[in-house]
Amino acid sequence: MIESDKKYVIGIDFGTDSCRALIVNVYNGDEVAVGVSFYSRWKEGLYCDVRNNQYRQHPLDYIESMEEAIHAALSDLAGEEIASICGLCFDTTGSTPALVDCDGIPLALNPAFVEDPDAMFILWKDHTAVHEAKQINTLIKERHLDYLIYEGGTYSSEWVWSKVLHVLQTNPKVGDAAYSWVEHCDWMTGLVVGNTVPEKMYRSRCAAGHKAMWHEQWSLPSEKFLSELHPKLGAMLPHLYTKTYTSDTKAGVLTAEWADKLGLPEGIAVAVGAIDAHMGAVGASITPGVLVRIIGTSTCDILVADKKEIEDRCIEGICGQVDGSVIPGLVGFEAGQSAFGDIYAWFKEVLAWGLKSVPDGEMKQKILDGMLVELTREAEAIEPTHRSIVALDWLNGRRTPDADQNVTGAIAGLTLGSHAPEIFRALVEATAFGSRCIVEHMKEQGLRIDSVHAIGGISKKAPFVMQTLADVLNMPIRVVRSEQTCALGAAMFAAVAAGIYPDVSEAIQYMGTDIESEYRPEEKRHIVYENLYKKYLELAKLSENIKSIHD
Ligand SMILES: Nc1ncnc2c1ncn2[C@@H]1O[C@H](COP(=O)(O)OP(=O)(O)O)[C@@H](O)[C@H]1O
Ligand SMILES: O=C(CO)[C@H](O)[C@H](O)COP(=O)(O)O
Repeated sequence: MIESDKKYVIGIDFGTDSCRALIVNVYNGDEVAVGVSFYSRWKEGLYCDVRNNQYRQHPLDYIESMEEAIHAALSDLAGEEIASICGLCFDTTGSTPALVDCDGIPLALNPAFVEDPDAMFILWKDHTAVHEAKQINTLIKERHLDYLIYEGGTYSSEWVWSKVLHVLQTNPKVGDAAYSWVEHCDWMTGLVVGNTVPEKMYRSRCAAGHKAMWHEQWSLPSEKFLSELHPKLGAMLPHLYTKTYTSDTKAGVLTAEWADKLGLPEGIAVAVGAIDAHMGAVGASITPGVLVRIIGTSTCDILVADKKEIEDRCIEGICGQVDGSVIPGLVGFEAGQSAFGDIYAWFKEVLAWGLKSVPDGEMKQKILDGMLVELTREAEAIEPTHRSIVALDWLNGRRTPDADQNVTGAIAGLTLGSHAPEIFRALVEATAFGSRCIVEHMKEQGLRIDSVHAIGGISKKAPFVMQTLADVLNMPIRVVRSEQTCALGAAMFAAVAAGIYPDVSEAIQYMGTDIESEYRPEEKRHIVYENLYKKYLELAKLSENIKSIHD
């Protein structure tokens, strides 16, 4: 393609903590501007209850951060450059659903529910619906239904039906007011194209297939099944959807109202949204055989494969296989760890407890800010041996293999001589062992993994973690250059929706980023890790047994 004129698209990535808006040149993938905005209510810890695994986000946080991030990005562009923006696409975390009224408005935007966490978006990592996930799994098993064959065999408390059922069962006031539900990625798209009516809005194939048990053979689960779980759940079905859309579809155009609020040109194409990790994989130029790992607070592991290669196989123990969830025309697979960087953040919090009575000030902040860096510096100097401390990374449950949010983490091999950097090193190794479990599980299930690409915050800011991962996996890990790979993937889909490219594979060809660095495994360490990995698996077994004692 010859650059005849400047043309830009905008990818908007809603992560766990912040919204990022990335403006990209459609002809060469140059990332010309970026804006970031942290969710203000979330930052203050509002509507969350960490001890009970409750994580909620207010829709106003999303709207305000979107406006701020886009305006920040646009402030680096000249007027004629802004006028050359021709497409937009969202990616968000998922499953992050909210209950809505008949106009598709999240109930928390209704003055009656403005402070009710159950009326807000229920963040992917909220595990308040563990009981409801169990109910769903039990009913599917009892009725011998097929709903989970493309979902890895287990329905998770991180997914939409568990979360909606939980609110219906525990908060009748919100439940009675609910007409339907939306995923975050679909609501953002519907909002800016002026189509949030639950029955009419465009629903993402990616979110529906991986999180809502949607499959083209049966659409969503039946009204009979849903009603058995809760009458209101069945009553919602007619207000949901039967059709889903891949992100190369144009969901509509930017309305005058939102063009004005966001400072973007009216009428530009808006693509159907998707889950962040899946768009990140596209931004990392995923092809069959390349495992893209999005490594941040948690991990998502994404693969794609040709339909002919998969045929009618159902892969067990992962977070689903969905036709077109990543690249239209290919089958997308998702797996992951429910906590990764969050485990390091937890350890930092544990150590910082001793500072709680110290008044806030420059010195205290310096210690807190430097904690992970200092732990890393000392941990890096420790050589692992077969007698090292071994930890288990299930501090936020287990996503893959075989989702189970009731399992817990563990640390074994502590002595009076164990010090903080040694424990930190064991936690880093535990996250790497958890990753190895996933890679081995995917391979055992017949999925091809020829190489590993890494994106996400940790791949950039934690070389020690990345080296440990390469040593444990005994595979090179290539770090993708873009700082905003999820937003870049969304921008690629925006370019397709705007008609610049016929499909996303061609968009990847012109807009793709390259590899900035590679971590190669060290043979000597890998041998030690082989031994420690076996201990990790033993610890995992023990933890499963302890869980069954508690159950
Ligand atoms: N120096 C560090 N070493 C290891 N982990 C780090 C370091 N700095 C931050 N982290 C971890 O990175 C995670 C944030 O990752 P990031 O990709 O930026 O966020 P998100 O997953 O929300 O997109 C946090 O969980 C934090 O504990
Ligand atoms: O579960 C997910 C996808 O299925 C989440 O979207 C994802 O793990 C969010 O992670 P991050 O905080 O790194 O954006």
